[in-house]
Amino acid sequence: MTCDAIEGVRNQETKHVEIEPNGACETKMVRPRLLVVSMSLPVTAKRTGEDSWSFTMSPGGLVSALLGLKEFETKWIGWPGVDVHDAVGKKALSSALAKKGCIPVFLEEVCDQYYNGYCNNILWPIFHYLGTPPEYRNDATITYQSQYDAYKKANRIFFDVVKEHYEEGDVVWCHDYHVMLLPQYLKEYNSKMKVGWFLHTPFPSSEMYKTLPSRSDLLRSVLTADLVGFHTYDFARHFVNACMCILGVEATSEGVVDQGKVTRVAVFPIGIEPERFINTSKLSEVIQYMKKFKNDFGGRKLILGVDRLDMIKGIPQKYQAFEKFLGENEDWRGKVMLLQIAVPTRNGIGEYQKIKDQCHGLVGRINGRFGSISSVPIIHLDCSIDFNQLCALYAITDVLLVTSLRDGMNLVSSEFIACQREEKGVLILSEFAGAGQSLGAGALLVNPWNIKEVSNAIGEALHMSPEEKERKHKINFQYVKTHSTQQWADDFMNKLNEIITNADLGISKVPHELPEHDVIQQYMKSNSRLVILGFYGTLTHPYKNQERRDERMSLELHPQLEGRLKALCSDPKTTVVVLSRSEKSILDKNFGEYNMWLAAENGMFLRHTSEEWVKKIPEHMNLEWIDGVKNVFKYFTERTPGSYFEISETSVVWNYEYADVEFGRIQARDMLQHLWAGPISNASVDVVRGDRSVEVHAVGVTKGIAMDRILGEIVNNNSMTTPIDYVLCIGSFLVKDEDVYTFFEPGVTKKTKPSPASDSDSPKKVSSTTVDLKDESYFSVAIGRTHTKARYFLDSSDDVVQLIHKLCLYNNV
Ligand SMILES: O=P(O)(O)OC[C@H]1O[C@H](O[C@H]2O[C@H](CO)[C@@H](O)[C@H](O)[C@H]2O)[C@H](O)[C@@H](O)[C@@H]1O
Ligand SMILES: O=c1ccn([C@@H]2O[C@H](COP(=O)(O)OP(=O)(O)O)[C@@H](O)[C@H]2O)c(=O)[nH]1
Repeated sequence: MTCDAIEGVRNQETKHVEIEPNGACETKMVRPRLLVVSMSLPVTAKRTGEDSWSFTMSPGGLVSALLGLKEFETKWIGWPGVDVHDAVGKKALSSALAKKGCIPVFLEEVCDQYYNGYCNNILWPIFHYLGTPPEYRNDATITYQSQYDAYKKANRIFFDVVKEHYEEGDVVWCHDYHVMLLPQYLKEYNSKMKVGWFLHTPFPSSEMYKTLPSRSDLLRSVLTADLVGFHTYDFARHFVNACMCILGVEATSEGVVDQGKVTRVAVFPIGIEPERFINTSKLSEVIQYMKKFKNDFGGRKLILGVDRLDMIKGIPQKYQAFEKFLGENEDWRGKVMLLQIAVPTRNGIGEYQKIKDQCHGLVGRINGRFGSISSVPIIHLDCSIDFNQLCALYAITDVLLVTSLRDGMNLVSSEFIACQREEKGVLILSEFAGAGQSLGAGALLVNPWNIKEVSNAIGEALHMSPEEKERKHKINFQYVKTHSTQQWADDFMNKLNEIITNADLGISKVPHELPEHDVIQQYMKSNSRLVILGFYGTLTHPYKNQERRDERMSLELHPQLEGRLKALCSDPKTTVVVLSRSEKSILDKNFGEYNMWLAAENGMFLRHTSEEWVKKIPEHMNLEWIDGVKNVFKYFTERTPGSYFEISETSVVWNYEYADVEFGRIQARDMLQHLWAGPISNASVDVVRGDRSVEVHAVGVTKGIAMDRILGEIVNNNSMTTPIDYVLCIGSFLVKDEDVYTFFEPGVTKKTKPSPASDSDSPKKVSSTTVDLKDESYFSVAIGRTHTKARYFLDSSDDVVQLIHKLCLYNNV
């Protein structure tokens, strides 16, 4: 959750003073207007005349959840549940909806192919691990393509409506798998729009997701949003993993980095509006219902199920478990009943008809088997039910049975908990519902596929002592009360605002094109300069991707570098360090002849070229995992033509830039699974998935962390006699190494620690030489990326070599 963000963003609310009619001043907090975009509006429209409409509440958790957004000025954009073809009808519907804060999206002829087709027959089953339905296997290309075209068209229609109603400063919050292309359309139209995307369903493991033909387009679009949210960490992890495997982007602790652009990915478990349920269950009408239902049920214990009649809800599994329970517990027959509210949904899809028939068949069988003239064990209702009746049912329920095979969250569980009164019921909850992570502690968690386990859980719930029920209820009630829909929306919006504010602040500071004139001027003025250079992409041949040949060209030094770099290194006032993740022998081979410092393996080994290598590995570092990782890398290298791996004392890097990159990505994904399952499962390592590489290294091996040790060694070595008053740090570094750019910020005096004797064999002179760096003499430069912590950027190693040349030229070296 993102509670830490809340305070910061509350401060961003604008103060707005209003004069009341009586002259009193009131200060109000004005929040950005919120445009909620979802497939369905909270109400479904029904035409009652040429220009008149009536409305009923749309079913499903998304609607229930978003109705709880009270503290935002919200406009809701979505489909009204009907097709309207005439102008009179559209106008009348639009104005009736406007009074409810809703804006209709008319999907017309694309609706069926879009909603029943691509959304609910392709994305929905894939996202819920059901796979593509069989009918696509016969004429897959035609059906799939036309439905995807409809999806694109529908997303365009949503975009047009948002565009029409968007006002500067609005936040556009896109909901669910129906509008995955919308973030991209919005950002292409206006890159400053604040766009969030939240998925209410599970995001499947990349193994399942990758079966989707349009997998890359959808991911790329979602990544254009400023913030991407999920109900659980599992879903977020699967999403990040899919982005890494399919798009080859880099993952960080905050989200996904694509070409330097960071998309934040975070977890926001949705809640309900607890007060609505608590208060409703106290209403006299509801209490009347409770009495009536209890009477109707004739003193039998009540097991309740409330689900849309959807394959993912596991209703047949629920029936089978109940059948087993009755079969094995004769004494409970006639004393317990299962009431299933099976809310109709997506009737236009064949699979939904089938599940209905299947349920009816099972109910018939079980009722035939265990029913009597006076009662049947299962009441199955194909309808939705009135809210007050629903709350009454929740309140008198002994066991709520949730057997979802997969479920984004499952709000029914929370609603049940909120409605409990004196005698507490028991929640049996599928471990495959997102709610399992939040309410598991106060529930009996089950695997719905294990009929025996569910049947046993029913028995356990029915026999549970009042004290245990009370204890479990208390845990969950506390959670439900404090994790409301409003809280959920606040968290999401606050995080989104925080991201945008930080990005706005960032834009003014980073990165500018390198001011060459200043770099040279300050260089000439200074007396003790430190020049830190990366290797790959900084000093190597600037081949473009498409020019890559079958050999390791990027390992070649830039053709014009040699003389220029030698000149720079020969300047007595300049200390040059090449800081690379490469191992010692590669740096030796390329830079052994220069008068400079070499920091291999991200600073784990250091030497001045006139001296021997010094080991800078912290003593406690555990490196036992290396052999296991090496074996896995070897296996994949043999099976991925063109790939290679480099092994050093603290890291192993597998690189597939010269392999078929698509294949390389697939292999990288499998490789990571092998690694996590085996050699690194218990090791203290960082795994970095680069654009075309996988690197495993000991924790804490970043260039920024190494800088401290490097500086200490250089200073102790006495090669610098005066404080460093100029730093130029240029590299094409991974995101995790960008800490090196901030090492010398904000340009104040740094005192270096003498290196501990255990770090090296060479004797140490304890020196306290300092860095005395003015802000204008510090230049951190990223190559080829504009989203960076560096102050400046350069395009390629050509620019680096040119710059080195000019530094020497103007300085007469
Ligand atoms: O509008 P429908 O196509 O009939 O479907 C109803 C909704 O079903 C899905 O709900 C999900 O959202 C809930 C709240 O986050 C969550 O608890 C549940 O697990 C999900 O299944 C769907 O994601 C919505 O878009 C639909 O409106
Ligand atoms: O007749 C009914 C019974 C229930 N619900 C509501 O439908 C939602 C179901 O949400 P959940 O997250 O459990 O699953 P979803 O249907 O969204 O997959 C809950 O808020 C229920 O109160 C409904 O709209 N009509």
